Amino acid sequence: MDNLLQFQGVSKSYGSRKALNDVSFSIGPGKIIGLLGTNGSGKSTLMKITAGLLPVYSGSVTVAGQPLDLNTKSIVSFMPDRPLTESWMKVRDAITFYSDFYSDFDMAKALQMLDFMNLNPQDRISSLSKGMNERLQLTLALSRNAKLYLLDEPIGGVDPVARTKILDAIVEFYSEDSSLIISTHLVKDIERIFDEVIFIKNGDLVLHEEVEELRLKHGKSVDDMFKEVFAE
Ligand SMILES: Nc1ncnc2c1ncn2[C@@H]1O[C@H](COP(=O)(O)OP(=O)(O)OP(=O)(O)O)[C@@H](O)[C@H]1O
Repeated sequence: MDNLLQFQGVSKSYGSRKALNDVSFSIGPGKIIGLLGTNGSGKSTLMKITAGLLPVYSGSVTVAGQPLDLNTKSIVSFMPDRPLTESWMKVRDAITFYSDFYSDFDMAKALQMLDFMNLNPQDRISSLSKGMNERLQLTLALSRNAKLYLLDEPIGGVDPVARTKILDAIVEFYSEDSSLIISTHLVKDIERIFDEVIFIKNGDLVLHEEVEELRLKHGKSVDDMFKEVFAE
């Protein structure tokens, strides 16, 4: 399969505010893609459309060659920038909740990841710090055997030392025939794991390139390129 995700001429407005403007791109399987842009550039909107959470938009979106529907939802695992779990839950309740809800949830992988992330199943979610909560959300999202993972700002609240560990977990725990899209503005910390990057600025896709090619062609790191494109 060539295209795991394809956007063709996709636009999305919230009232009179345009969030995505005629966006077209496609990505193949087995890639880690950085979706990069400053605040309000349209990253979350793009992810929510792909996850099937924003049904009203113009243009065409396909996942694994299929228009968005319940089938595509079942192969897309989305980690939103705000937790989906309830604060009364303990960590183990969140795991059970996901396991009941998603038939592709891999319990053995979830338990292994909890351990790696130093998360205690007995802890209440309301007692977790922002960074620990992100570790939990990441564990939940990556423990599904999905085809496409969408991680919206997965390391914003994690301290710099733990970031390395979390990035290693992302690379280790995602299955390699699937693809992973990660939105972030922490470009420098995370660019080492990207195969491709997409820059999105005020709703316009301004660059989509393989990281190797970008470095060769422009003689710059992704972070330097990001600063240049998004300079205010
Ligand atoms: N529910 C909404 N109602 C109205 N406007 C919205 C809504 N959600 C997003 N927007 C607007 O759409 C634009 C794109 O927002 P989006 O959340 O997709 O950006 P983002 O790149 O994810 O930003 P951030 O990095 O700050 O999370 C912004 O101008 C935002 O204010």
